[in-house]
Amino acid sequence: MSLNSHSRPIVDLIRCETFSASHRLNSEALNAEENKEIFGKCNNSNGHGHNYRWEVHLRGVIDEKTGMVYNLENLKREMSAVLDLVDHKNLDLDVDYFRENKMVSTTENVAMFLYDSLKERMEKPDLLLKVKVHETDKNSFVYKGQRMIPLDEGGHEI
Ligand SMILES: Nc1nc2c(c(=O)[nH]1)N=C([C@H](O)[C@H](O)COP(=O)(O)OP(=O)(O)OP(=O)(O)O)CN2
Ligand SMILES: [Zn+2]
Repeated sequence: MSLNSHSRPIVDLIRCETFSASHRLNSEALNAEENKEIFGKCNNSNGHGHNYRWEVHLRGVIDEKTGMVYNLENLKREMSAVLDLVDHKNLDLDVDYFRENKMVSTTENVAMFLYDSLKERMEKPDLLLKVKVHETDKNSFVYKGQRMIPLDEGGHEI
């Protein structure tokens, strides 16, 4: 194996936390019938809850002095500040982002919210690679901060 003496090892750091939250899948862009048809039991007016599992993946070079990609004490504190926003909350009513923007509390949107909320609190935000949110044992969602600009049929930005 040939190693450039200036090359630095790149390592992924992954931390997991859990939180409990309730929600109801309902879109203001759909009528009651459409909501029922699309979201089924998840549209029931009494709502339901999940024990979400949240994975945070960082990627970076090992710091020569500390031997760390990122100080876990910092990551714990930053993730904890985000968890305070969602743990034991009703996502639709208690979380400003979902309530004010009328966002449907799908786990796709939860993953995006957790990613953005963590990134803006991180000491080195460029190291955030992706978040993964497990809604149930069967369903999980990954967000890497990627976005697509929607185009009309002529290829122009909408
Ligand atoms: N694309 C998405 N679809 C659905 C989401 C979502 O976030 N994104 N969420 C839900 C519900 O919130 C729901 O709670 C999922 O529950 P359920 O269907 O019971 O979960 P499982 O798939 O794990 O269980 P099954 O017993 O296999 O149905 C729905 N859709
Ligand atoms: Zn649900």
